[in-house]
Parts: sequence; structure tokens; C-alpha cells
Amino acid sequence: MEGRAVVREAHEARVRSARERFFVRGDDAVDGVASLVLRSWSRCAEGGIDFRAAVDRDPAGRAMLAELRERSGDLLGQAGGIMEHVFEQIRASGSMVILADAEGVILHSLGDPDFVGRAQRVALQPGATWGEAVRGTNAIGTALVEQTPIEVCGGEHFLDRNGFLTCSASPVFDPHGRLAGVLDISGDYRNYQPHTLALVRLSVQLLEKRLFEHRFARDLVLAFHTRPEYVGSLQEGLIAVSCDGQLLGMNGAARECLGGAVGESPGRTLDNLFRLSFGTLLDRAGRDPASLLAVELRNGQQVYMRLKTSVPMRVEAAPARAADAPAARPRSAAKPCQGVTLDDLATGDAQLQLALDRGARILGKDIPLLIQGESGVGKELFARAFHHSGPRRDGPFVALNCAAIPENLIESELFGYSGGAFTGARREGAVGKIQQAHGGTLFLDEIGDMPLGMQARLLRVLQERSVTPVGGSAQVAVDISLVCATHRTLRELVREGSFREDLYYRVNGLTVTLPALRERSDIRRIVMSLLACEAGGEGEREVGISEEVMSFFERYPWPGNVRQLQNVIRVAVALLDEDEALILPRHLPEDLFGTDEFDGAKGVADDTRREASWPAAGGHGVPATASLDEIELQAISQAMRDTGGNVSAAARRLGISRNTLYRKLGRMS
Ligand SMILES: Nc1ncnc2c1ncn2[C@@H]1O[C@H](COP(=O)(O)OP(=O)(O)OP(=O)(O)O)[C@@H](O)[C@H]1O
Repeated sequence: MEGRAVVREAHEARVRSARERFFVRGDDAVDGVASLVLRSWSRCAEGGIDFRAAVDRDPAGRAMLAELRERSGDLLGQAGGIMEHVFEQIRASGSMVILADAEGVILHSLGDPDFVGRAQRVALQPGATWGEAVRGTNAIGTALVEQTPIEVCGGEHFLDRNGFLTCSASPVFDPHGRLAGVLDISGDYRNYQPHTLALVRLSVQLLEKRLFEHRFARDLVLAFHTRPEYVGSLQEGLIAVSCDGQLLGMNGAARECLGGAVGESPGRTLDNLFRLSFGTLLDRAGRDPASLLAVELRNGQQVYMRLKTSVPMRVEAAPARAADAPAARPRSAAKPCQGVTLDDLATGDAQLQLALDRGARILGKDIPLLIQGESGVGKELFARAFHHSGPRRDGPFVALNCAAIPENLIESELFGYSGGAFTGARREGAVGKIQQAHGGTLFLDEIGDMPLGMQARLLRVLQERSVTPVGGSAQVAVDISLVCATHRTLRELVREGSFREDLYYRVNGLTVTLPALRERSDIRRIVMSLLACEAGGEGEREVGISEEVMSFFERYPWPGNVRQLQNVIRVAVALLDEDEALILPRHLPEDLFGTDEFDGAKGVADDTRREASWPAAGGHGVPATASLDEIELQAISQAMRDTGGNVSAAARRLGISRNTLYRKLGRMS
């Protein structure tokens, strides 16, 4: 501790003497401060900044700040969690974590209350500009000018009044190599920590990686490094390419490794960078996605590479062959991943196709979409696909499940709140979901569960297209596309008085109803698509499914719909031994269908296709001569029809356990 004080004093003395020579004697070739700092002092002096200046420009007004935040929406969206994490590391050290935009305007900050008060006296707060031309040498502004990480301690700040600060900042570049902003940690100079700049640099690397992954979530991403152990680390180079090999973007590490000669100008392809064709790369990566490929750069240097993609690299049952590069190309339809589109969801069912076609017709039109369907049918996936298919695809998709959060939190979640709006509120306030969705899509799941009071406020937002955060007075304009979902019938809720009629007409510009899985005719294709996803995580193992299991899947009533089927497949894949590649009845979860029962059912598996709706077993009551089995069949069919295929409810009605009912259903099919 003492040693650190000695070092600080020596630094202070050096800087004091350098200031004296620079500011008082006008000597511009002083030693004692880093050349970056001296360069900045010279710029500031030439720009006419007075180092004794005491007056701060006013921070940007609220509306202005909201607009700037909106412009840096991606940056803020990705930085929020990282800043909170960094703040946790430095909590109680009398510091602040600050995010500023590319002009040096502070967009967001998190700080220790003790220090925040002092920082505000020098306008180190959201809305204030810390560009070098305004506030002289400081870490935020100078990091932006020099485009490099920098530490500015005590008297190295150009303005006398900022001499109590120590600040470490690093510029943040977007996935196209453009300056997006700057991350900074500022604190009291007396608490200077030599590791702070390293923490800032690491955080910025993580932030840039997140920005990159977010921007190219739907594309192919190549991760590489000259050293194999660095692939997968924060230092890895990342290149995004389209499905036909065009360069879309690269991160700083990739740029550095590839040298200045390469850019992602239109028409540039991977072949311009590496000594291997895009097709060969896909083929090799498709054959062995888990391992690293040794690839040569055009300059002959060797790098190690892995293809990272959210879309699977292989066709479900067909082995990828070396000579057949197109077979290894990613199939966008296979995985219900982030970038899924309406076209990807078309797997052949007529009722679903109707919903997809209707949804596609209103893309880009200002018409709210209401998605109806049982739980687990894929309403949220449909909403995401709708978002990714339309002109807002590059904007945010923000989801809120109205049934999953406590009623008293819905308001602040949706509308946000201003600083100190209520007990427990964060000092700096929070941006609500509606504002977060600006420029993109707001998905309100289980809208039928929204409390009436909230419905009135939501209606106002939809009518006025602006939102007022809780505790705030300023309105913030919002431009959102609204998609709502419900497993209940909203019209009935209106009739019961629990859903506002005016809001009902606002949210259901177009209603689409997604079919329950038991009603769908494309179960085979869904199974194969889910299998490709689930087995994809298991390395490059080719996993198939036995006909016995498949035909059972086709007849099973799936009360939990696609979600249940997905879980069953996930469990089955997990239960496969290492040398097994075929899902058999014994891999199915026991509660779904025990092996004995399955054997009982398979006699009818091949020739009896279960009808979409439950048969009325004759439809005229139980015949006088009915056997016990027929009576049972009649009772079960009736219960299943009455409960819309809900096994739990039907079991309750019949007075038997769910497992017993599943067993009996299996025998019946
Ligand atoms: N066509 C599909 N292909 C692959 N997976 C699907 C498909 N449809 C749905 N899923 C998967 O099934 C699960 C349930 O889907 P989702 O959450 O969209 O349903 P939901 O109707 O919104 O459910 P809830 O009403 O309970 O919120 C998700 O994991 C989703 O990825």
C-alpha cells in the first residue's frame, strides 16, 4: 500500500513538473508524460481550450439523450450486462463504469454513489460530452481520437478541475471496423489501480465479440487464430460470410491478422483471404465441425479455424461426403435458431401453411399480428420468424411473457422507469421493453394475462406511438411492430370483461391460429428437423430414428405439442450410447411410453394412421354388446375430445393417472 503511495507521489511530481513546463512556460517537448498524453495536450492547446476552464457545457437534454441512446441501441443493448458485471468487480472502489458513444457523449453509467456525486460536479454523467475537443485530454475523448486504449491519471487531464480523476478507456469498434463508442472506468486518482485498463480492454473485447455475434447471428462465422489454443478465446479472429462465401464483416483481431490489405468491400470472398475455396472449406468443416482446420492465408501463414454457425451443417440422415460440397451446406430450415424465417417453418402442413402465407402478406405493413394456439405449438418461434422475414429483421426482437412476471413488475418492464422512480429502482433508471423494441418487434406473449390497468397504458402507447417511463414526464417516441400471442381466446376474455375491447381491436390486425401438433400432417419433417438440432450438439454423429418410433410419434396426441416432442427427442439423443445412431423405443422417456406398451402398440403402427381428431367410437353411445375394451375406448375418446386432447385434463376426468392414460392411448393407436 505504502509502495503504491510512493509510486503515485512520484507520478504526481513528474506530471506537475511537465504541466509547469507545458502550460506555464509553453514548452511543447516535455518529458514525464506519455507521448499520447502530450500529443493530446498539444491538440487541446491548439484548439484553444483553457486548462483553467471551470464552466461545463450542459449535458444533453433528456430527449436528446434518448435519441442518442436509440442511435446506439445495439451498443447499449450488448454493453448493459457487461457493464453490470464489470461494476460488480469494482464495486466499493469508488469508481464508475461509463459507456459513451463515438462522439464521447456518455450514454450510460453505473457507479458507486459516493463517487457519482463528485463525478457529477465535473459533469461525468449521462448526457455530458467528454469528447477531447470539449473537455480536453481525458480517457474517453482521447481514446476516441487516438483510437487506442488509454489511461489518463490525475494531472494528465488537460483541465485542472479534472485532476482528481483517474480514467481508463478503450474504444469499441463495430463489426465493420467503425468506431461505435468507448468504455471507461473512472475513479478517484488516489484509488488508482494498475489493472483497471486491462479490465477495460478485456471487457471491450467481450463487447465487440457480442456485437459481432449479434450482428451476424444468421450468417456463417469463421473463428481463427495463428495458435490453435486461442480459437474460442476472446482473442480469436472472426469473419462473417454469407452462404455464398461473400465477406460480410470481420472483427479487429481478424483485421489485424489479415493485415490492412483486406476489407469486406462488396464482392470480396473468402477465396481472397485464404488458400482454399469456400466450397472446400464448407465441405471440410461439414465433415468434422468439432475439430480445427489448418488453413493457409494468402500470404502463406498458417491459421487454425473453426466454422461457427447457428444453422446446422448437415442434412439430417444423409452423410456428408467429401466430394459433395453442396450436401454439406447449411440448411436454414433445420434449426429453430435465432434467424429462422417464415419460409424455414414451412414443413408441409396445410393449416400451418395458411398461417405462414397470411403472416407473410402483412410483412412490412403496419398491422399487428395476433398468434393463437395451444401452449408449445411454436407461437414464439412463429413471431421470431415473422420478425426475421420482414424489413425490421436487423432491429431488435424483444419478448415479454405477460404471464411469467409478477403483475406489479409488468409496468416497469414494459414502460421502463426514470431514476429513483420507486423504492428499489436503479438510480439510473431502466429502459422498458417497448423502448428496447424501437425499430424492431415487440412480442407480448400471453397478452390475455395482462392486467387491465396495464392494458389501458399499452393502448395509449399504441395509439400515441410514444411511451412515458414510470416516474418520468417526457414522452419518448417509439416505432415498433407489435406481435402478440395467446393460448386463450381473446374474444371470450373480452366477453368476460377481463380484456379491453378497444385493445383487442388494436392487437389483432391479423389473427393466425397455429395447429396443435396432433393435428399436423408434417410430424415426420418436424421430427427430422428437431433431431438435426438435438444431435447437432453431439458432434458430427449421424442420428436416425426407427420407423417404429416414428410411426408412434405420428399417432401420439402430444398434449405438450412441439415443446414436448423436442424434449422427448432431446432425452432420446441423450440416452443413445456412444456407438448407437438410431433412436429406438427404449430411448424414449418412460413416462411417455414404456417399452412393453410400445411393443403392444406397434402391431397397428404401420397400417393405422391416427386421425387428427378423436373418433366418436361409433358416435351413438356405447352399443349394448360392447366389450369392456370398446367401452374404455369410448370413454377415453370422449374425454380426449372434450378436453381438446389435453391428456392431464382427460386423465383427471377419467379418474386415472396420466401415465395410465398414456399407456392406454398407446394401445389404442
Ligand atoms: N417448427 C418447429 N421446429 C422446431 N422446433 C420448434 C418448432 N416449433 C416450435 N419449436 C420449438 O418448440 C418449443 C416451443 O415453442 P414456442 O416457445 O415457440 O411455443 P409457444 O407456443 O410460444 O409456447 P407457450 O405458449 O408455452 O409460450 C421451442 O423450443 C421451439 O424452439
